[in-house]
Amino acid sequence: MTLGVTVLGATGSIGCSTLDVLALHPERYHVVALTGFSQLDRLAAQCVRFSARFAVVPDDAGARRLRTLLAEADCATEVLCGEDALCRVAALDETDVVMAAIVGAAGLAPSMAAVRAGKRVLLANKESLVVAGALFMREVARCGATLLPVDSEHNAIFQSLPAAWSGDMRAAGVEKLVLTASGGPFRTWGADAIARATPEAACAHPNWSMGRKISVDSASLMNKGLELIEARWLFDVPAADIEVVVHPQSVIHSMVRYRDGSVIAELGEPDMKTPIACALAWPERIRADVAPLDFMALSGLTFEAPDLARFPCLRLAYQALEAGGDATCVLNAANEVAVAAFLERRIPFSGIPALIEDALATQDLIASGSVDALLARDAEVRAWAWQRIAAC
Ligand SMILES: NC(=O)C1=CN([C@@H]2O[C@H](COP(=O)(O)OP(=O)(O)OC[C@H]3O[C@@H](n4cnc5c(N)ncnc54)[C@H](OP(=O)(O)O)[C@@H]3O)[C@@H](O)[C@H]2O)C=CC1
Ligand SMILES: CC(=O)[C@@H](O)[C@H](O)COP(=O)(O)O
Ligand SMILES: [Mn+2]
Repeated sequence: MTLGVTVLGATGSIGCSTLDVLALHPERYHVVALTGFSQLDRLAAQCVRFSARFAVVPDDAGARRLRTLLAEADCATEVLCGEDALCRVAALDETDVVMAAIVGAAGLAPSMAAVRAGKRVLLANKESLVVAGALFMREVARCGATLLPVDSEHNAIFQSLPAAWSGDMRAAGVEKLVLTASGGPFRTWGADAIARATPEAACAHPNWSMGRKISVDSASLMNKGLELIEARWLFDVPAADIEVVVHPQSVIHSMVRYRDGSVIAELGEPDMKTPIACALAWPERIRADVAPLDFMALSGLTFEAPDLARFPCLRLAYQALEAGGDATCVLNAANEVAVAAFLERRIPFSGIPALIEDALATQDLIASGSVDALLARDAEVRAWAWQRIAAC
């Protein structure tokens, strides 16, 4: 019997890597559903290759186009559309495992649907926890879902913590979680050059090949800010007990400091197929077709403190986590709009932290009590942010 897998965001960087890993293990997994947004040719090819039972696209026009492509390939995949369909394929009876790899807050509702259906959820979509961390983790516990971190740092910490981690640092002898950051493509740049950086430069990550939004987040260090918030909720550890260390080689993917002075880390090549395979099969270990780490080829492992003056986004993430309420939802919405506007060349790179700082200073941070209320908050902040950009 093979396990049924739904891949949310199949056409993206994580989605494609997930399918590469699944293809190595046909005796363990079969694809139930694949979802895409704009890359419909790629989605059609994936449906054919993996004989997907369902495919989901955003709207009717996309569904018509995908059906035509599938008919040409004589492929029987059933095409659905809209957000309800994303939630439906995340919760299907025949789906055992859900890879949550949609980018941004758009991933929250389908990730939550998978959690509420008690699935094994492989979480790449860090924004789910940034927008709705407390509610999300409460639902994981209430619905008996199994949540496995895919984000490389959190997967490394997951592997470095005791197996029966409950969030009780004292009982486990854990002193600190240590998130490593590459520092991004602007690590050595001066503030003026960073302020004028182009989208091409921001998307040229030194170590990882990723989607454009997360690449810009890495360049601004907002990715580390989002990961700080993600770690706070995933591992139930206060922000004060989470350190960020810049490690430009991205060989150590993150670490845990223990009371007795031990530091346990996970190391490897910077290839997301490793954490994806780890989360898919845990506690078993399966092949990921990742090159073995060649210690002799490493020039060295170096470490620096993050520079919060040149990279204010990380400071803003600490500030939002400290503020509580809806502050991290506001931070995320403002960041998503700012990154999109930067990629469209409507604002400079320095406009990203400026917009987020403005959002945190002016928007309502009172806590919303439900996912729907948080998504309404998210929509309000986005509307405000686009108006703010248009007015400049
Ligand atoms: N890439 C990486 O190495 C890592 C990524 N992550 C996280 O994983 C998530 C995915 O990242 P990544 O794969 O790089 O991103 P990509 O941009 O490469 O892929 C995003 C996926 O989401 C789909 N999508 C985009 N917008 C929507 C929407 N509004 N509704 C539904 N689907 C949508 C895209 O469809 P289409 O392409 O068809 O338009 C695509 O399938 C992010 O949350 C990121 O932070 C975490 C760690 C590492
Ligand atoms: C691969 C992964 O998990 C990314 O989040 C990556 O870590 C980005 O690197 P930095 O944000 O450290 O530059
Ligand atoms: Mn990461």
